[in-house]
Amino acid sequence: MARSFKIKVPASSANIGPGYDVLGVGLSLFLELDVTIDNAQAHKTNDDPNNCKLSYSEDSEGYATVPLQSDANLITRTALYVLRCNNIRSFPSGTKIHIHNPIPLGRGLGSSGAAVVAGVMLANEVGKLGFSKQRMLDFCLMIERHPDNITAAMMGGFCGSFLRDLTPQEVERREIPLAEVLPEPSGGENTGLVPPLPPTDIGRHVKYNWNPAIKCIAIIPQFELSTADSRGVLPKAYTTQDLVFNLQRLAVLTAALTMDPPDADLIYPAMQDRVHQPYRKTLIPGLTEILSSVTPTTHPGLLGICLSGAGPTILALATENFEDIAQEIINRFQKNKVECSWKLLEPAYEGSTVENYP
Ligand SMILES: Nc1ncnc2c1ncn2[C@@H]1O[C@H](COP(=O)(O)OP(=O)(O)O)[C@@H](O)[C@H]1O
Ligand SMILES: N[C@@H](CCOP(=O)(O)O)C(=O)O
Repeated sequence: MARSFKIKVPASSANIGPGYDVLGVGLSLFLELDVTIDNAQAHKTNDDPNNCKLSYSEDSEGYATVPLQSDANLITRTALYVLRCNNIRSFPSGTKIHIHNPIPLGRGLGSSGAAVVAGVMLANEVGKLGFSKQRMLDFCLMIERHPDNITAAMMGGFCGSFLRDLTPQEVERREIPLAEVLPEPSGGENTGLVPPLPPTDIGRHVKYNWNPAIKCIAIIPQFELSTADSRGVLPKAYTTQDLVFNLQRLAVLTAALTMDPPDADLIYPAMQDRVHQPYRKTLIPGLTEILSSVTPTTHPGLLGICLSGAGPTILALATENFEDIAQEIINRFQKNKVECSWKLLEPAYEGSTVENYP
């Protein structure tokens, strides 16, 4: 019998100022997978080595560039990794997946985190694996090895997360190179080996409250910055002064974003950062000046501003005056010859979901 279901995974903004690799908020912009499994249609999926026919809607981000072969596409490659860890070599025959992706790629809005979460959820459904979200996080964290986007995308809302200390044996299982976790695209060497199951509870998290009056303005430059490149410019060590600067703000910010009414005099300084933004300015034209171009005094309604994830998107938190705030930042980017679009978003409280169709 044929089966159809939809997987929805939110975009996310990670770091939120001082919370590098710790904080993340799921955002109301959803990667959607419409999945059908129909054995009677198996002949239509035969040209893929893993029984899976992939397509993207024409208005999807990355429509022209994302690979459609199941062992090359990040979503299905992730799903194949999870299936193979569980002794299932490929998708059920007759699997078709139609994807709608409004999350811009390589902009700091968690497109890869959403793709990885979607892939793990896809495997959980097609392989009937019955994993909890907490266990699915372990598989996600074998691929995207910082927990902030993944946790917000999977669990939803405003999350704080950390990676627990692993035993030496667990470290061995977790630190295997990515190339050995994700299956090689065909043409590459496919060893047929079963990858090791990830250690359990790698990632731990809490969900904070969020004052619903606080909206998220994303100002999105029209150039891509890969997260890997943006992590590459960060130093290996920090001064105590800079670490304490961030820790103090992190502790205050998580509570400040729950207060009603929100206090811009508290949130704005609590969103300052000395761990990642000062180094990433080399990759984002005008970043330092752009981040200081709007303040609660120049733009009432603004609460705080920071780089979203690894950038180049800017996240501004505000209760009103959204268009003016966005326009000011767009103008500043334009002076640096960077065009932008912007979106008004809010937290996606629910996180990723699966909806079965009758
Ligand atoms: N929906 C998707 N389908 C396929 N691949 C995706 C999708 N979303 C993201 N990716 C992959 O992830 C890459 C972007 O990841 P990354 O550099 O971490 O940026 P981001 O900040 O958007 O997560 C894309 O270039 C693409 O290879
Ligand atoms: N903490 C990470 C977050 C990366 O987020 P993305 O949305 O850019 O993938 C980092 O800052 O590197």
